[in-house]
Amino acid sequence: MWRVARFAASNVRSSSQRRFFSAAAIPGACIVHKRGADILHDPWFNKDTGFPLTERDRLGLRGLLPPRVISFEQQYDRFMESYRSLQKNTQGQPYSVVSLAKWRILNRLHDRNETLYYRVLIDNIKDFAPIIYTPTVGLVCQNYSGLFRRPRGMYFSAKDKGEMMSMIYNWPGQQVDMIVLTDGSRILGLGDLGVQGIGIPIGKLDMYVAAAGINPQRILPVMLDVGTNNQKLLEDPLYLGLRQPRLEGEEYLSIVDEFMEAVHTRWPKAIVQFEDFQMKWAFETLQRYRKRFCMFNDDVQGTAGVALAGLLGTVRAQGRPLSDFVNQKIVVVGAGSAGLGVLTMAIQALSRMSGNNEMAAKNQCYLLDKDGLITKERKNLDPAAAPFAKDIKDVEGLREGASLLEVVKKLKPHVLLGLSGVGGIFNEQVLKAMRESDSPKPAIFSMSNPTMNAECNAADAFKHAGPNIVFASGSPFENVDLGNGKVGHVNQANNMYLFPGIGLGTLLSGAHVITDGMLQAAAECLASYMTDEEIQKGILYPSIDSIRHITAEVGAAVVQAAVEEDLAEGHGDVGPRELKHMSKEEIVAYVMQSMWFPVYSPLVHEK
Ligand SMILES: NC(=O)C1=CN([C@@H]2O[C@H](COP(=O)(O)OP(=O)(O)OC[C@H]3O[C@@H](n4cnc5c(N)ncnc54)[C@H](O)[C@@H]3O)[C@@H](O)[C@H]2O)C=CC1
Ligand SMILES: CC(=O)C(=O)O
Ligand SMILES: [Mg+2]
Repeated sequence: MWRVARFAASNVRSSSQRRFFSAAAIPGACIVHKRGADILHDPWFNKDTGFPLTERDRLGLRGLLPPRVISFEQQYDRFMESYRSLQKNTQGQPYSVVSLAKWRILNRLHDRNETLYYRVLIDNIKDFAPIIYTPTVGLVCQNYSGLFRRPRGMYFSAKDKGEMMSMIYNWPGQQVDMIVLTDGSRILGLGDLGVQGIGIPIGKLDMYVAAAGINPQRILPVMLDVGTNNQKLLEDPLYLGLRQPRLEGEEYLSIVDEFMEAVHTRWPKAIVQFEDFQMKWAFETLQRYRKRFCMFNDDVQGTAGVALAGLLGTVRAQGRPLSDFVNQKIVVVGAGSAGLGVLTMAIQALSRMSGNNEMAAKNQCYLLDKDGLITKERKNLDPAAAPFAKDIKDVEGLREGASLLEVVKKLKPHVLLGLSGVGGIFNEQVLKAMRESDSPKPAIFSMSNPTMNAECNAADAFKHAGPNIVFASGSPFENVDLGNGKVGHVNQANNMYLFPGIGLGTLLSGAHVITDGMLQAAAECLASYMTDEEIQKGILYPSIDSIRHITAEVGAAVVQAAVEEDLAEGHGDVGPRELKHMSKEEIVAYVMQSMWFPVYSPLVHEK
């Protein structure tokens, strides 16, 4: 039988490290090519006051630190104590002041000591995800040029054309597994933030470390700065990006092409996650690269899987069999990269369930954008939205461009799902109209980020649409007290439940591309994760506290799909043959064991 134990040392990644074991016989040791103060200033290796005396001697640190050695646990407690004092001292201050102060204290730790940073992040993910991820990351991006102290990740700009192949070698890490790339053109629901959008790849990769246990020495956040069309930023003297309008057309694509080639040359196995690209480039780049490189678009494909899992959950919440999904009327508000991605995947699932009847599947879905209901009558219909445009004769009583309220009143949908980026458009009238839904448990998914851009908040949803709804939002909200001991459960329908598992599963499978089958396996895994009891309570997604566990399951599902599609080439010591012979449980265990966990490793200097 295949044994998991052989991967016990999988926190140790590089072959040079493995070579070292036999030479120096220090188990779990990590080789560092620096000495003295250089180590203290390197957050990958720094342990602050935690360096043991023997290591201080070995690494030339003696005298550079106060004499007392503080344990990791003491350092951890000390940080948490400072964090709690900050919380106390900022009580009552405006949201932006408090959340930026929390982000700063975490960011300072990130810049100083990554091991401690990731440990506090992992252990307190429920409290810290809203700071390093949505919603606070949105505020950080908006204020990035002012908040900037130290660079993180890499910045490739239009001015670097022709240089990227050499620039990529400026990155100090020998191996990179996971890259999150943005061009800053559609940051959450906040629009074009230019170079300031780098906060998103940083936040997403923090989630990769926390949820998927990707080694932080092997991640790379990247900003492709091709200019910005945000006038306010262009006029801001402190703006840190290129002060020029965005490149378009072939000029734009040639920059992305050059970057992808450079990455592929240095790290042929690195996975590139495209994030927060405006719709036209999200689709274009996905089509252009998905068969050539190991990449996916999180907003299109990750979001779709999370939404689909939620939609299937709402069918179960109604006490109906999954096959009843084909009878659900679904209204999607927002015809951008996320909304169209969700519809595409939902329709694929619906047509599979209705015996490949794509027509019947499409009939169940309705799409609105800023100009209302999208029908074939629409002038200048966007080709990407065209497959979902309604025939006017199929929407009796509704017209081209019908308003959201008209649509909800007329159709009485089972599901109202917002990916518009526009805060508050599920207003009181719209929510009250959802009381007439044909579903006994209407679903309201207010998925836009950050919080201010959510189509509605949780309290309003339960207040106006009634206590029976199933509610999910892209950014976190508190559960709602419905009185009489009842709780309106708030789910976080965010692609964070899938992208870490998609990335990790792809990495461990060694697949060179990410197929629809692998993405579908990830979504199905998430959909089946919750028990009937939880679903009955309106709980559609696991608690973020168990994000490592769900990520292991999703990652394993992705590995399995890659094996089934004959794409798995393996990773490290585990080849395709071994993967093929593992049971599902063994793959889950393998994925779990492959996750990096923050502990101080003994450091050994080597020139
Ligand atoms: N919860 C999650 O996991 C995710 C959430 N999102 C959120 O979804 C939002 C949209 O993202 P993308 O699709 O990439 O943006 P996008 O810019 O490509 O698309 C936005 C769409 O909303 C439509 N829209 C604008 N105003 C509208 C209105 N008043 N009524 C109806 N539709 C309106 C636009 O016409 C466009 O079709 C963002 O806020 C983003 O943060 C995106 C990905 C994942
Ligand atoms: C969550 C996410 O990817 C977005 O809002 O764009
Ligand atoms: Mg995104």
